[in-house]
Amino acid sequence: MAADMSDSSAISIRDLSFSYDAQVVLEDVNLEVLSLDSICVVGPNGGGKSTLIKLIVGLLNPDSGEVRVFGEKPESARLRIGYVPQYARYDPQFPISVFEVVCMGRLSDSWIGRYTRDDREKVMEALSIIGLADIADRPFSSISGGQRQRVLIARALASEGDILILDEPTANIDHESEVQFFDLLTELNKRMTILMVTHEVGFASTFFKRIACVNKQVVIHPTSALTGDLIRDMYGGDLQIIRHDHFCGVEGHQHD
Ligand SMILES: Nc1ncnc2c1ncn2[C@@H]1O[C@H](COP(=O)(O)OP(=O)(O)OP(=O)(O)O)[C@@H](O)[C@H]1O
Repeated sequence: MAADMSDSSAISIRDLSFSYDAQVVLEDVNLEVLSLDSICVVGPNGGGKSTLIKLIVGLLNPDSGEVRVFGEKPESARLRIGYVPQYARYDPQFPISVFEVVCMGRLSDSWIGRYTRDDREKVMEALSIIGLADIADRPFSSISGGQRQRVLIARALASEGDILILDEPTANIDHESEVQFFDLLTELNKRMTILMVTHEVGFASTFFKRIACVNKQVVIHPTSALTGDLIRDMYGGDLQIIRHDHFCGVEGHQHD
């Protein structure tokens, strides 16, 4: 489905709260993400970033409040979201090729057990975009950590979603691969809304328009509006410094 390129809402979260058993992880969360926005999601360990992402993709349900993705419940909008989880659950010994991993992005509710020619074309297209078409037949277990990460992004691309959500995708890749990775994200952001969890705000903020700070609550800022000191004060010392050398949107930050 093609993305609506106007200022339409891609993700809308209203008065959301979520607990694991008795532990309140997110409370009174409100978040509005517009189509073609790019947001980095930061915050201390255990602050609720991955939980927030799982609520957006419909893997968890809120205790109260609501999540809407293009105006629909997350489970109805699942095919519009490409999701790269924090840990890819692949047994390294499992004999699966790069091509087959990306094919999983074509699974849908109507999948009947084999891939169509269209599926295969979309898979090769996604692998070409991330520059790994030439290793399509290699076993997934035999490629590097950075290549695996890109293959998982190709899987998300093959699903042809309008939103790309990545949970700490650069944790295992070197700086050079990270530069290439952000070039790729810049290209994808022309047609996809991007949300990415990261602990490396310094370099990342050159790409993202806005930053969402998650620590039980969610506060959103233009990336240019924060200083490293402020981040450290609010969220502890586990974040790197944000750069201030590019223009961001008009939404100001909303702390007391
Ligand atoms: N399945 C679960 N059952 C119970 N508690 C959980 C579960 N998953 C996460 N938690 C707890 O919820 C809190 C938020 O976890 P979450 O993974 O969302 O944080 P995070 O901000 O992504 O952390 P990190 O930066 O360490 O990845 C933590 O205290 C965590 O221990």
